[in-house]
Amino acid sequence: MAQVRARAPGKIILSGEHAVVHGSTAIAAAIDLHTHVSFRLDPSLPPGDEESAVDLELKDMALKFSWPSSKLREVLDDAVADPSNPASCSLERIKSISALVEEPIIPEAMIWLSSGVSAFLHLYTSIHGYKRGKVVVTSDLPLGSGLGSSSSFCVSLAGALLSLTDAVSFDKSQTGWFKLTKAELELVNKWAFEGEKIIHGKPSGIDNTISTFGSMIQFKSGELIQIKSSAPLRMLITNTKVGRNTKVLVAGVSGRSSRHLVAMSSVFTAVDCISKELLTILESPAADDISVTAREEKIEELLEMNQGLLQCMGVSHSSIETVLQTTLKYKLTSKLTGAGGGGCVLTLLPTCILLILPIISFSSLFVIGNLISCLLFIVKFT
Ligand SMILES: Nc1ncnc2c1ncn2[C@@H]1O[C@H](COP(=O)(O)OP(=O)(O)O)[C@@H](O)[C@H]1O
Ligand SMILES: C[C@@](O)(CCOP(=O)(O)O)CC(=O)O
Ligand SMILES: [Mg+2]
Repeated sequence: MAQVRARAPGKIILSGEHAVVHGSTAIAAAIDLHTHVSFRLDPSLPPGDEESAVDLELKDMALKFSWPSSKLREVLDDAVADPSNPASCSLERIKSISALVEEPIIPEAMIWLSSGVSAFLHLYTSIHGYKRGKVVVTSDLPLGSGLGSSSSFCVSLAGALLSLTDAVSFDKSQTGWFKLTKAELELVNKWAFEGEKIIHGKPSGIDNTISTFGSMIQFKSGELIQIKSSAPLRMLITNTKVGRNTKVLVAGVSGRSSRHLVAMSSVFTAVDCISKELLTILESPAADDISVTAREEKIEELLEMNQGLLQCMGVSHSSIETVLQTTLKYKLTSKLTGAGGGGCVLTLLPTCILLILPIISFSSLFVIGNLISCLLFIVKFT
């Protein structure tokens, strides 16, 4: 029997969400909230054995699933598991997996979880076949809120599953945390992308990439470049707690884009320019307090412009607008992050306000928090 634990972070998108699906540049940063996966593999029982099963426990939701290996073999066929070859889930296979997911009966109120459970079954059976094993998942992230819970779920899952195969080479008898090599991380990222496709429909790949490689990245057409901000940026993340689904929102933007091809491609080009300008500002050093303020004002303006274009794409929401208006009263600039339609909003906390924050702003932020019944926390990244 072998056991591993893996974790992968959530993210914020500073600029370029949605447009990145259509080839524009986007900028994302990892945040210190993770999905945690523990995986125990027990191949001692032959996969055809009555006792053999694949178990999944979603601890936060108090949900447990168990699929007998014989049932998986019957429904999904005898396809050979191949960890080193990230396989897309065919239409036929996704139909079979959906039938398996319906059977353990996810409570109606949690039916939105079914795409995550389907992604689990695809990754597990493609990497380990029908070997007996148990996966337990917990997450610090709010699910379906724009902070990339789906990608951190897929990345931590792919990382844990691959760690107990020959595709990942560290000494499995050792204890403690291991870092995967670049090639191994790339393999994790490719598998996670296959999982994201099941959850998102048409992901750009930015979320699984930032969750796999961490730090801050520029991302365009599947290519990432690691970036380093020359000075820290502090963001307030407000969760409107309005639920939404990334797949539906991404499809909505694609629909609008096919109806208004020329207008929408101009919107995507404008977002590309905003991300590139933001990148230049993030990387250019600020020499003194005046240039710090000037830098932050430019960033604020770009965030505001990006938010306007996201409204144009049809992915804002009245709850997001409430946060925008509320923070504006305190001269703070906000934009949605992730797919929008509710979910989380970013607010830049300029250095000058941070100096007086202990005196006046904590009470103000508390008011904002209560006003829209939200979860607030501050992230700092460089
Ligand atoms: N811990 C988890 N366990 C099971 N499924 C998860 C988990 N985290 C995310 N998911 C899947 O991802 C979906 C949310 O993804 P999405 O709509 O992309 O929002 P976001 O990625 O911004 O949180 C959930 O509905 C679920 O299917
Ligand atoms: C809207 C999008 O740009 C980001 C979605 O992020 P999230 O699932 O809302 O955390 C989609 C994508 O890039 O795949
Ligand atoms: Mg997602």
